[in-house]
Amino acid sequence: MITVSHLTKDYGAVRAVDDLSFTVEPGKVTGFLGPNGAGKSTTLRMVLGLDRPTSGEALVAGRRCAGLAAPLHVVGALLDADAMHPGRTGRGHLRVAATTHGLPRRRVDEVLDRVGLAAAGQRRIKGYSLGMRQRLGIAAALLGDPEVLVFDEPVNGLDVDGVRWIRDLLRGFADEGRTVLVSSHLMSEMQLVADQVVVIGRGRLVADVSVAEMLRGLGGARVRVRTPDPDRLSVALAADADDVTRSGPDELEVTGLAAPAVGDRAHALGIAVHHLSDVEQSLERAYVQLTEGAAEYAGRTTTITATAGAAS
Ligand SMILES: Nc1ncnc2c1ncn2[C@@H]1O[C@H](COP(=O)(O)OP(=O)(O)OP(=O)(O)O)[C@@H](O)[C@H]1O
Repeated sequence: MITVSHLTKDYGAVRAVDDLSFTVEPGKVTGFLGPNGAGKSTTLRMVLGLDRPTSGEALVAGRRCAGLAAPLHVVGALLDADAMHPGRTGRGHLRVAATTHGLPRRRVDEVLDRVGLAAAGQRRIKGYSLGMRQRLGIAAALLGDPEVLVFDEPVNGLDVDGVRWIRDLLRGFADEGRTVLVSSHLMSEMQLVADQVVVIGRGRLVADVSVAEMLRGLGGARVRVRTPDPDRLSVALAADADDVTRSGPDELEVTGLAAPAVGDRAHALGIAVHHLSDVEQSLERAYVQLTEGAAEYAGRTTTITATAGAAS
């Protein structure tokens, strides 16, 4: 469990994190989302005890990480896969951390094996691909077998196989009952892997909701329809739909009416339909809606968190 309470960080006149409170539960993958500069990395650094809060606190498994003698037993983190000594071998890199934590050498081999680097452990890190460095970073996070894992943008720059591997790994950690917090810009990826999302904007909490709840917040069914007579169809649908918008010269997007209802309505009026499909509800769209709201309600974030089902 991670508990963030009224966490605030000022860099001079810049408030990077502003009275932020949320908890991250075990047994789930929690996505940590926010636009560039929202304060994600600063928050993660404070959670890990690498940066000191101006006020408030962050606890991992009930403890502050700063000053822990053997932090790898409490929390494992992947922050920057490039912050490794390129001249060392993968195994050598892990041995340094294992030694300072009093861990046996066999633990190094266990984690190398878990991340699929057993065969590459003797090679120097400068010869590793980005994907291999990410794997090594994750192996380092796992060394102390911690209950809590924190990953900052773990799929950045990875190919399709690497992304899928990370996804399965994160799910596996959550299924083992660990607490998994993972920051990402990739909404589509978060939709596939996260159970819960914590969204921040300008250092403040925007939402703390389950992915399912966030998608439900988008409202009812959404349908795309193409017709040579969008004006007439738009008028015909407007009475019953929640929203009808023009998404192209001959295209409408309709919210709140299912595809059969849209098709039937067009048929009844003799309006030709050239295409009719469901629009998949995406976390990305829910996120845009939510963060647009955050800008609109800047300074009133408690209103948004309350409607999103979270207390701030
Ligand atoms: N060491 C620092 N000194 C001064 N300002 C900083 C420092 N670190 C972060 N900031 C500022 O704090 C704010 C939050 O930055 P942070 O890196 O935490 O955001 P982020 O959400 O992780 O962004 P990104 O997705 O771009 O990594 C930004 O305005 C940034 O410029």
